[in-house]
Amino acid sequence: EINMLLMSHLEEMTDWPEVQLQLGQVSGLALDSNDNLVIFHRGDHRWEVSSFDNQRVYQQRSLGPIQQSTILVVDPVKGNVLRKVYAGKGFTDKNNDYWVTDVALHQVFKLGTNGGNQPLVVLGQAFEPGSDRKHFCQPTDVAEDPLTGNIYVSDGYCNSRILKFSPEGNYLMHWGAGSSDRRKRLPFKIPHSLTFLPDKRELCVADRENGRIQCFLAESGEFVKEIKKDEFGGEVFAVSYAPVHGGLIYAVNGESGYGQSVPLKGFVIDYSTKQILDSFSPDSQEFKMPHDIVVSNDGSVFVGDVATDSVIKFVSSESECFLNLTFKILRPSQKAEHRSV
Ligand SMILES: O=C(N[C@@H](O)C(=O)O)c1ccccc1
Repeated sequence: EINMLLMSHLEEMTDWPEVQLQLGQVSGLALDSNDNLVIFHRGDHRWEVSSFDNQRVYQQRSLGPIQQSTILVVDPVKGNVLRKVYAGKGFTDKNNDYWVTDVALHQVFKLGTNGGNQPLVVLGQAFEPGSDRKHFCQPTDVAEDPLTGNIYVSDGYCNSRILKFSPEGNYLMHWGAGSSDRRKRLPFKIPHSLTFLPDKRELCVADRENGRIQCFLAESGEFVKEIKKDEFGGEVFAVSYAPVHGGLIYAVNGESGYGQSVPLKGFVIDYSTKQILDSFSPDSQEFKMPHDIVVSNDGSVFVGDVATDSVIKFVSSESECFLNLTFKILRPSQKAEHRSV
């Protein structure tokens, strides 16, 4: 019996982008409804240890808002800039509005693409960290349920919870720290990245400092499963989902505060079996702090690295075949009945 695990392998597309992108710290990636790549970066602002005081209050207000356009819409094939918009890590919803997080403001915005400087929805209070229903503490990501339009916020670098809001931004519920339901008071340590699984009606979270991915029912916040691998080395920075082949989870790991314990890589994981099907890293440079990952409909994978101010594209090489041969070795006793003596 031969189980052949035919797996292609992701390789860096070294000549992408064809034109150098002017990027600051790349904090987030998304794909819009035309499968264009959306890059969220910080322009000339850099998040360093001195950017916040011990109460997580932003210390660089004197710098003012980022003046560069912080949202670039980029052609995924060549990498040329199609449009410039502006703000943190986030994603685009089906109408190509942009939901973004801003760690300095402790806020989450829905920005319309159809111009207008006023956000369509604002969550959180400007420059005020907090942990009630109206405050975040350095929110890290947002995700949308495409069916209901409900919004999920991972909160945050200095909170440990996931909040759920209506499309208009009304608080619905939250789980993790401070949840009213003891069973949902899960100990996240920097819920850092979200991805919605539309075919499974689940939300998966990169629980960064716990080095694990946890998935929950979108409706109730009920825990479904955890994916934790030695290969992650204790840190998972970002997670993304592709509803193909029964569901594939893409993730990038990261360095712990104590240095690098394992190689920094991207991973392709079978959602159902939790098996790592492929792992990948760039050839032309090292990952330093891979911070977000997205998968386009054609299977191309983009990783944004916040420490090298870069976005790296990976495409599937010709199918390498990882033969996973399992020959059944029948022991002599099992052959006895056939052996002619
Ligand atoms: O993790 C950090 N940052 C990244 O996630 C990011 O830049 O989004 C960070 C933490 C403490 C101080 C400075 C940076």
